[in-house]
This record gives sequence, C-alpha cells and structure tokens, in this order.
Amino acid sequence: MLAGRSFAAPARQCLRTSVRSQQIYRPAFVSQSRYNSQVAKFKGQKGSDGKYTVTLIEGDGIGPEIAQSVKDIYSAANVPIKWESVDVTPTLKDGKTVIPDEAIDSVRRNYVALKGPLATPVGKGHVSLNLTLRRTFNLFANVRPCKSIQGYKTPYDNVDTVLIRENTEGEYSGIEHVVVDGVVQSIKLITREASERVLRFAFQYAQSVGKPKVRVVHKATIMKMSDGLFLNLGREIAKDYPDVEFDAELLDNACLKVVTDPTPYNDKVLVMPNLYGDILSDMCAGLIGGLGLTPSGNIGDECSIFEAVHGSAPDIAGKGLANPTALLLSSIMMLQHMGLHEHANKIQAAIFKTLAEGKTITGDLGGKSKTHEYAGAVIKNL
Ligand SMILES: NC(=O)C1=CN([C@@H]2O[C@H](COP(=O)(O)OP(=O)(O)OC[C@H]3O[C@@H](n4cnc5c(N)ncnc54)[C@H](O)[C@@H]3O)[C@@H](O)[C@H]2O)C=CC1
Ligand SMILES: O=C(O)CCC(=O)C(=O)O
Ligand SMILES: [Mg+2]
Repeated sequence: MLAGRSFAAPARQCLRTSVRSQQIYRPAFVSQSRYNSQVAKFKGQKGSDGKYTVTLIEGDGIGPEIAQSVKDIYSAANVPIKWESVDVTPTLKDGKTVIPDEAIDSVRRNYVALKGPLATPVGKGHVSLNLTLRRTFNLFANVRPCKSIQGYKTPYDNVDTVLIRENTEGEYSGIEHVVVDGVVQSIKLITREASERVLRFAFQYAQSVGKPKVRVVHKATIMKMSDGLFLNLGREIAKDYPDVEFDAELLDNACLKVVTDPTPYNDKVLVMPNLYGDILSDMCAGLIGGLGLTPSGNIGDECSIFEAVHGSAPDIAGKGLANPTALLLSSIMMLQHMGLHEHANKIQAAIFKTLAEGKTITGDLGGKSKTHEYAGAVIKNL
C-alpha cells in the first residue's frame, strides 16, 4: 500500500504492481537524494500548528472557482495545509514585465505551490506568466499523466499515458524578432544541459512508476540539429538505465497512433521537447474526457508548482461551470510530492467515486452540476 511509503525505497522496489497502480498522479524525482532533501525541507516547514504553508496562485478565468473547490475539499478533509494566496499580476520593473517579488518569495519560501491557469494575451502584451514561473524556478520537467476515469465512458476505457515535457526551452521560449518587414524569425533553442536533465528525469520516473519503456517523441528528420541533439542524448542516456527499454517516434506518427489506439502507449513514458509536449498533452486529455480531468506537475530541484493542463477557459469563466477535477488531481500530485500520502489517497478516492457515480458531475462530462455542487459531492464521499 502506498500510504506512508517513502520515496527512499530503492527504485526496483517501486516496480511492484500494488504500488504502481496507485502512483499515477505522483511525480518522481531524478534522484533519491533530491527527494530526501525536498522532503526534509517540507518537514522543516511544518508550523507549530502542525500545518504546512503552500503558495496558492488562484489564476485567471475559471481559476478562482476551481481553487475554491480545492480549498473547500481540503478543509473538509482536514489536510494540514495553510494556503498562502499570492497575486502574480505582472508589474513593470526596469522596463520589463515581472512577477511581483512577494509571489516569487512565497514560492521560494514554501518550496511548493498550487497554481490555477494564467491567461496569456495573443500578440502584443505580457509574456506568458506560466513560462516565466517555470523559468524563474527552473522547473525543468513537466509531468502530465492522463488516465481513464472509471465509470466515464469514452471511446477508450484503458488510457494510461504519461508525458514528460521539457519545460524551459524550445520554441516555447518565444525568442523572436523581425528580420525585415514581413519576415519574422523564431528561434528554437535546445541545449544539452536542459535536454539531459529532462531525459534523465524521464528514465527515473519510468523506474519509479513501473513503466518499462521510455520513448522520445521528436521531429529529428526535419530539425536535424535541435531535435537531433535531444534524440541522440536520449540514446546515450538510455545506456545508463539498462532496465528501461528505449525507443523513439516521430511526433506526427505519435499523434496518429495515440488517437487511433492509445493502449500501446500505456507501458511507456513519453519524453519530448517543450512545444510537442504542450500539444500532445491536450490531445491525450481529449482521449479521457477533456481538459477538465488532466493534472500536471512542474518539477524543479528547489521548488515545484502543480497546475492543471488546461487554461483559463474564458468561454465558461464566472458561470460555475468549470470542472475542478484537473486542479484537484494536480493537488493530489502535490500532496504525494510532499509525502502526505494518506490525505492524497483519501481525496483521490473521493474524486474517483464521485465521477464513477456520475450523478453530480459538471457539464464538460455531460452532467448538470455546478462546480461547487461537484465539490460538495466529493466532500460527501470523503
Ligand atoms: N497553464 C496555464 O495556465 C495555461 C494557460 N492557458 C491560457 O488560457 C487562455 C485560454 O486558452 P484556451 O485556448 O481557451 O484553452 P483552455 O484550456 O482555457 O480551454 C480550452 C477548452 O477547454 C475547456 N476547459 C478548460 N478547462 C476546463 C475545465 N476545468 N472545466 C471544463 N472545461 C474546461 C474550455 O471551456 C475550452 O472550451 C489563454 O490565454 C492561454 O494562454 C492555456 C493553457 C494552459
Ligand atoms: O502560458 C500559456 O499561455 C500557455 C501554457 C500552456 O498551454 C501549457 O503550459 O500547456
Ligand atoms: Mg497547453
């Protein structure tokens, strides 16, 4: 049983099926020593009231509505967490748009944050605050698990994919300039350092959740140097993990195959450059019922920020229609990351029970319930 189990268990021990089945929403660390040092930090953060302080960025659009569900459920479940809400509305500093120092300091102090979606304007306007946060804290791996929800019928009953997205560079850096009028250049920056870091993370993640294979998803046929570097490093690093099988697949083919039949992807951890992970993770969400269901964790050495895969959903914001499950499952990843397994398991079970009952579910899943009604049903099932 997972509850109370330490990450300090040897990697091979983690391959036991009983543990594996419960680890889906749990991120792993690149090394046991890193995990141990993070847990030690969390433990050191426990206040005299027995509670841990966690930074909460409620975010834009549906953010405050779904964050409220998390707060209500956590309070009902007596999770020993005090939320420290911070505002990340960007300000101008030395002519640059920056996230306020109070927010940055809060995440640094608490080591862990739960984040609602942050909207990015198209074209002119501030740079993505999501990316700014990932870069500020060097959150190098974005773990995006996607698992079928029992009782919620989709064309596939057995989706269990895990995608790990390089989180700090690639096209997503948005390094662009006008060459001459009518010609713009966008630079895809790929470095050995960031690629190696996320690739090693993927192998160790595969070991810790008991998936026997790592697959690099790439387009090295076209981007021979950038994706070529990522792919070749994958091949090299695979030699250090002989118990994990390694292969590679072109991105376009992966898109076709995963929507045709996702089952062959269940035994693999997919690892890829930033933009590909962004797109493929929304596609995987579509396989299990949509963006209302898929969580993620941005993992770094010093801090980690957990957030849903989805954005601010302006089309339904402020109407009480949002499904808070994705943010809730992100918070489950967060609790596992903090070693609060018992609370994680209890809330996760209540979420899945509520979804399986199918009586009090939100519109995106074909139900009629409001966000707070669904949260209320989860609380009843705790
Ligand atoms: N990590 C983040 O904070 C992200 C932020 N964004 C930002 O979000 C904004 C809106 O982007 P969109 O392209 O509209 O993508 P979106 O993910 O916000 O919404 C796409 C579709 O999914 C639905 N949806 C998303 N989350 C849902 C939920 N929890 N419950 C029910 N339905 C849900 C929306 O109603 C919409 O129809 C943009 O400004 C974008 O930059 C987008 C993706 C991730
Ligand atoms: O930062 C943004 O605006 C989009 C981020 C996004 O789509 C993602 O992280 O999946
Ligand atoms: Mg995205």
